[in-house]
Amino acid sequence: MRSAHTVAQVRASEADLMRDLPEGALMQRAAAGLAHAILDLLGGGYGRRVLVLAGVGDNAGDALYAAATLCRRGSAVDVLVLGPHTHQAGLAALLAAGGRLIDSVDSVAVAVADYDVVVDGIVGIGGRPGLRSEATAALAALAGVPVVAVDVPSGVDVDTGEVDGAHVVADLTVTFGTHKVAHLVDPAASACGAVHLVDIGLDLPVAAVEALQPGEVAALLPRPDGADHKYTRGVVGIRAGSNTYPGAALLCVAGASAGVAGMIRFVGSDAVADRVRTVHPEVVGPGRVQAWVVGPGADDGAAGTLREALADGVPVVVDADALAAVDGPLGVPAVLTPHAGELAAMLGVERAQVEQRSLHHARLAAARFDAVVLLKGRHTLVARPGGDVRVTTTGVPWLATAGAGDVLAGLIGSLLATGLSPWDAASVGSWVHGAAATRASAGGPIVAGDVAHALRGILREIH
Ligand SMILES: NC(=O)C1=CN([C@@H]2O[C@H](COP(=O)(O)OP(=O)(O)OC[C@H]3O[C@@H](n4cnc5c(N)ncnc54)[C@H](OP(=O)(O)O)[C@@H]3O)[C@@H](O)[C@H]2O)[C@@H](O)CC1
Ligand SMILES: [K+]
Repeated sequence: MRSAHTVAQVRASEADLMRDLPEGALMQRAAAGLAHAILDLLGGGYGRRVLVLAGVGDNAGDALYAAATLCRRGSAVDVLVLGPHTHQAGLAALLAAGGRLIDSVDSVAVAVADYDVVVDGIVGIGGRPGLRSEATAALAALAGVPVVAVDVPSGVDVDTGEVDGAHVVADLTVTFGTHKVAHLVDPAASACGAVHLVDIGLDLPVAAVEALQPGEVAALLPRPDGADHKYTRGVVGIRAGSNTYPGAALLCVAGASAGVAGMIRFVGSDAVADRVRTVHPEVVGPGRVQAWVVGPGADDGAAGTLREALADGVPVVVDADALAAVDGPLGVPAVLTPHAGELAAMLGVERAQVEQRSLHHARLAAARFDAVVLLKGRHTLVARPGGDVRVTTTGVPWLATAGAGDVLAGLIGSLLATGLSPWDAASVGSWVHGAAATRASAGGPIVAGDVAHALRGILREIH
């Protein structure tokens, strides 16, 4: 599991650990890991030019001690102090190793573009969102030079992933002890670049934000045994598509056809059902199900379709057009799968507010609707009542394509039908969907059907 802890949790664990360690030991561990990561990025230290941006706190201490190591490995290191002072012992170590203080980026004799890397030690977990003007000016002058952020890109809100004003955009973020929320939740996560975790020995509590890894997905995926038959494996019912949008029915059924459930029932107009069975001959008609998927391409019949599904009292996935019919708890275990615009409409706020504060709004909706809320995005969030959140880190930008959500709803419904909880079904489904998109894309464009086709291959490998 990739766990993201809050600043308060990190501070408490650090205090526990420091009771048994000599002063400064954790910073030395952090700085050693940071120096290795930078050397790795640069392919070595000799002859490289490095600029450290140093703020006033321990984040600068990490950067300065790491930079001293780079000096000893043959790098030429400049340091620009942003603020009234900086970490004194770290600065002394760097200067003793041969680093140079500079007054401003403009005063450097060499061209700014000659720097191989900028090390952002402006602020870490003690920082407030936003950057001060001297930091913004320095970063603007350094545009184009690769940036390694120490712990977090300075200026982002560490505990929420929100950004408010200027912030560093890093190519690599080297963090310590554990991931922070900002490494997983957008928009801050998209400012981190690659994230490298350095173990410094913290003993941490359970995290409220986490990201499933392949091993956990494999452990959660249902697996039939010899005693199973199609009904015991779970039957998923699909109420999707309409005469206006028949394709949504096909894609939703394609997602449900990944093979995790034992059978698929389709309920819709005869014309749409005929088209579904032409492509998926194994799909049968109305009857008992263990979970419903309602909403993709449902057009204006969505509210009625949702009512019919809820009457069965089984878990439900509510997607697309049916989301507008949700105005409170549904009375059954539920997964709601909005994108930012749909969630904004459900909560009566602007889309931009949801995009800027995605974690807050996903949690708010999970509490208000007493359901698991899957908020789609580059890093999809899956929130459950109580505040726990799983972040999906699989997927590619090409996945933002029409019909991909229909495939996802069908897949999650089939996982629900096997007996997975809404929380596990949504987060596992989202992970597999993203992995299938990455596989299908192979770096190029995809359509929703490609994602559906790739699902079984991912499931085969992950088992
Ligand atoms: N905890 C751990 O386990 C370990 C932590 N370690 C490291 O320590 C880091 C945390 O260090 P920290 O606590 O000294 O805070 P840090 O972020 O450097 O500076 C905060 C200071 O900056 C200021 N300031 C605030 N906002 C600002 C802004 N937007 N722009 C500019 N300035 C701003 C503000 O001071 P003020 O200006 O208000 O006087 C505030 O006091 C952590 O991220 C990690 O790198 C590792 O070494 C080992 C293990
Ligand atoms: K930083």
